[in-house]
Amino acid sequence: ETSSQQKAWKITDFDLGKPLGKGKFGSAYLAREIVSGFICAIKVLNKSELRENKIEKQLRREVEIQSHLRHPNILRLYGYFHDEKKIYLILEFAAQGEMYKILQAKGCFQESEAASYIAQMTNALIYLHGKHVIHRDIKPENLLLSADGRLKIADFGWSVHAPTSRRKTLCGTLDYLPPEMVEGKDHNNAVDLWSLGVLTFEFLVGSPPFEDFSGHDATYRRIASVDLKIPDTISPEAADLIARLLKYSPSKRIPLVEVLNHPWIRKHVPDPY
Ligand SMILES: Nc1ncnc2c1ncn2[C@@H]1O[C@H](COP(=O)(O)OP(=O)(O)OP(=O)(O)O)[C@@H](O)[C@H]1O
Ligand SMILES: O=C(O)c1cc(-c2cccc(F)c2)nc2ccccc12
Ligand SMILES: [Mg+2]
Repeated sequence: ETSSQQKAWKITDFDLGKPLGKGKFGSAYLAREIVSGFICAIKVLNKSELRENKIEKQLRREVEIQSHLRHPNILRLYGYFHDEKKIYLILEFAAQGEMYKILQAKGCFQESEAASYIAQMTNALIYLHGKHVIHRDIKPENLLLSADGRLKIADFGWSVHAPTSRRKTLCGTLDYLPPEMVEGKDHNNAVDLWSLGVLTFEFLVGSPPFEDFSGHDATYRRIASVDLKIPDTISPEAADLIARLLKYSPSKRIPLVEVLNHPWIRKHVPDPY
């Protein structure tokens, strides 16, 4: 094939290694491309399951979006192929696995580690929003960590081109959703700013700010009323950044470039240059 055309891969081009984990619709495996020795992750999905759950369109959108993105903090999708029964996604391998498992094991992160991850997230979101892509599903479950400790945004299953309105019913936790999404209103890339605020809070506290175990309605009410209680165990700078991201009005949320300049980030994350 010419360099511009992607090679037509098949599963026998790869040696499959250990299972990396099972998701809702797919299982991921460590894999090595036999000729080059290149290490990657291969996510295997069943066409029948995709059809049953009516998510072919979402998968095609996820693949279309992720395959065109090139950023150090966004998990690469190198290519995909399918045979009669399965779809295979060739993904960058993130050796340290899921961020939420690391967070769960540690309880919460030190402020310097949390600030480093939030700066990486912010850089990835600046790149994404620059391409008019909003992720809409930022949460620790969708973040992976590479061998050298770099955060990788994965799972573009909910990403879309901005601005948009939601047609699909929400499933899973509401914890990360901004008021405009839980209220079913139109929304734009400011939804990722809200989720960045929720993520910062959860990295430092160990649980999301509007969590309410009595159920979706209680969480919904706490999000819609921005019922935010920031514990005094976290620094005033961190609290200030969280409060500037968790604003009810999307246009009042601190812009991404100002997040990078915020004292809490500047204190912990040296300028790369
Ligand atoms: N590129 C990767 N590198 C390392 N581990 C991975 C990779 N992709 C997936 N995994 C592991 O496999 C698990 C399942 O993969 P994934 O989360 O993509 O499937 P999924 O949960 O069905 O997707 P979704 O979260 O959209 O439902 C992940 O939770 C993660 O632990
Ligand atoms: O049999 C197919 O042609 C097929 C292709 C694809 C597909 C093609 C490109 C990218 C992508 F993400 C998915 N998804 C499917 C889902 C369910 C059933 C069949 C298919
Ligand atoms: Mg997953």
